[in-house]
Amino acid sequence: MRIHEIGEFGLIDRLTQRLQPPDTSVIVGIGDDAAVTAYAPGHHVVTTTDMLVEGVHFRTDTIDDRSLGYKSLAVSISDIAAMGGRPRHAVISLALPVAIDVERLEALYEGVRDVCVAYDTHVIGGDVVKTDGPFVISVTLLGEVETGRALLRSTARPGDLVFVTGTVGGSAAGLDYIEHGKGLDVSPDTSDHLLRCHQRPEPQVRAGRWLLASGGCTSANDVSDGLASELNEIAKMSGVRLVVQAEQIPMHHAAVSYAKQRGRDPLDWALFGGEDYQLVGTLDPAKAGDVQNLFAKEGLPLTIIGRVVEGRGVTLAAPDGGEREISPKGYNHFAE
Ligand SMILES: Nc1ncnc2c1ncn2[C@@H]1O[C@H](COP(=O)(O)OP(=O)(O)OP(=O)(O)O)[C@@H](O)[C@H]1O
Ligand SMILES: Cc1ncc(C[n+]2csc(CCOP(=O)(O)O)c2C)c(N)n1
Ligand SMILES: [Mg+2]
Ligand SMILES: [Mg+2]
Ligand SMILES: [Mg+2]
Repeated sequence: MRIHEIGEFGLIDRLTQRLQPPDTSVIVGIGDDAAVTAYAPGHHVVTTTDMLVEGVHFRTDTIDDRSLGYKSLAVSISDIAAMGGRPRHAVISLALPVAIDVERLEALYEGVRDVCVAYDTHVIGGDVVKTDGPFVISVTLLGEVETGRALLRSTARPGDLVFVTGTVGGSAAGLDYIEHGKGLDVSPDTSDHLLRCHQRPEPQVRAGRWLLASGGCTSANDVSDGLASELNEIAKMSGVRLVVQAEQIPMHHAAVSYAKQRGRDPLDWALFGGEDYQLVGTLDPAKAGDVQNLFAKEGLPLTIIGRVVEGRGVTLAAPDGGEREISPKGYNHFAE
């Protein structure tokens, strides 16, 4: 069905019908000039916004519409997670080419509902406009964090240990698989994992909450542009140098085995690929053991990959003792 058959308001009705009912934090939800929301006492509001543009962040052959809906919010939930917060309310704006099928947008909103249910988040509004350009999805997400407790990029200190949650490189491996992997003999387990990493990333809200609660996390960032870029952000904003051991960087065996089939180094995907939406940051060395025990007890993977020293920049250390500078190369929208 074409959008002109139901009009702007018909479309909004059809899409918002797919969402979960609001909770008591939504005082005024979808339907009025603006939404009114309540946040828990003793908390600050955490706000983040990101756009996804067809041709830049996705194509119809790289992701299905329902996963795209899921991922559109997941990338913003990840930013709230990196602040140690809880996601609460989302605003979604769509710039729509007139020829786009309503059924595609309905599927997109099923994915939005899936991720909202999984992360206890409510869509409280949005906007729809037509465009002669590409399909654009813009998401603004509001969350909450205990007053004065947000995890920052700017507070790592010499002596701290560097950690990363989960595994990295899987999303870039997944995109490579979609674009180049079809003729290769890849096991279903491997392709399932790689596709999931790229199409259905799971933002690390629980990890962020435990990092905050532990009192041992001295800085955090989420991995959108690649580990190299995110580590450099922490180094720059904290005025320190991070020294990372290459062989400690956690990569899933699916990404490692697929890289071998492609004749690629999986470390390049981990460092420069991006869209992993894991958390990277630093721990107070006196509390790092407790944080590791806590994460083990909660079944949340966390790996120590390096340490913080005086200076500026990021060093990648190899097992043979060799060291090289890792520039903030990664996904950069305006790189040459
Ligand atoms: N057009 C803009 N106007 C004002 N601030 C901006 C603009 N674009 C980005 N920023 C701000 O710059 C900072 C860094 O943004 P950036 O988008 O690099 O971080 P991120 O969202 O964590 O990364 P990514 O977009 O790769 O997921 C954020 O505080 C962001 O709000
Ligand atoms: C079709 C297609 N081509 C390339 C990519 C890879 N990609 C796009 S944006 C980005 C960084 C995160 O975005 P941002 O910095 O805007 O948050 C990455 C790694 C993709 N996902 N789909
Ligand atoms: Mg951003
Ligand atoms: Mg971020
Ligand atoms: Mg980016």
